[in-house]
Amino acid sequence: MSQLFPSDDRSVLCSDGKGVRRRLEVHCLAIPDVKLIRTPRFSDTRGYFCETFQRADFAAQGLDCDFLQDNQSSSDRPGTVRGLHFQRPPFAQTKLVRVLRGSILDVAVDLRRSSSSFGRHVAMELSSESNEQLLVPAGFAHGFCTLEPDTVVFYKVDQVYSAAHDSGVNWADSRLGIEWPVASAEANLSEKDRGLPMLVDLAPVFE
Ligand SMILES: Cc1cn([C@H]2C[C@H](O)[C@@H](COP(=O)(O)OP(=O)(O)O[C@H]3O[C@H](C)C(=O)[C@H](O)[C@H]3O)O2)c(=O)[nH]c1=O
Repeated sequence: MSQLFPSDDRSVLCSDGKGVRRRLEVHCLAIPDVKLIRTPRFSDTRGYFCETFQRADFAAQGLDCDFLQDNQSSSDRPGTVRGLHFQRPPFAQTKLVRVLRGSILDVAVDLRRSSSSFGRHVAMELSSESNEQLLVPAGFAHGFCTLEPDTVVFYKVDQVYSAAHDSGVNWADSRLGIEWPVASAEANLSEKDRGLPMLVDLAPVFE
C-alpha cells in the first residue's frame, strides 16, 4: 500500500460565501502524478455535506480538470475486479474516482513509456467513509477490486467514452506486482477483462 507523501505546501485555503474556511487537500502518492484528494466535509446533527469537485479549487492546485462525463458502477460482490482499463489517444482519460458506497482497492498503473515509473503502480483503499478521491491522469491504466458487497463507484472523466479506443492490461499480470485482495481464481470479472493482454504484450500507447 503506497505511503502518503507529505502534501506539497500548495494546500489551498478556500473561503466560501459564509466566510467559513475550508481546505482542499492534495497529496502526492508514490507516483507523484497520481493524487489523493480530500475535500472538506461539513458534519452536523443531520449527517454531512461536502463539495466533491470544484473546478477553481482544483485549478488553484494545478489540477486543471475539464470533466466531460460522469460514470458510476455498482458491484454486487466483494472480490469484483474492474480493469485495468484505459482509452487510447486521442480519447485518453483523466479520472477522478470516489466511492459512494462500500470500499475498493483502487489501482493506477503507469503506462507512459518515457516515465521512470513505467509499469509501476499505486494502490489506495477508498471508501464511502474516507472522504477521499483518487485523481488518475491520462497515461495510466485504472482498475479496482471491491472490498464489500454492493460497492458503488463514481468517477468523472475528461474525455467521452470511445469503444474503439477502449483498451486495457491484464489485472493478474504478475509482473505488475499488484497485491490484490482476491485470488485470481476467486475474482469476479468480465470476460473482456479476463482476455486483456499482459503488459509485455501491450503495444506502446503513451510516450
Ligand atoms: C466505460 C464505459 C462503458 N460503457 C458501456 C460499455 C459496456 O457495454 C458497459 C460496461 O462497460 P465495461 O465492462 O467497460 O465497464 P467497467 O468494467 O466498469 O469499465 C470501467 O472500469 C474501469 C475501472 C475504468 O477505469 C474504466 O473507466 C471503465 O472501463 O458499459 C459506456 O457506455 N460508457 C463508458 O464510459
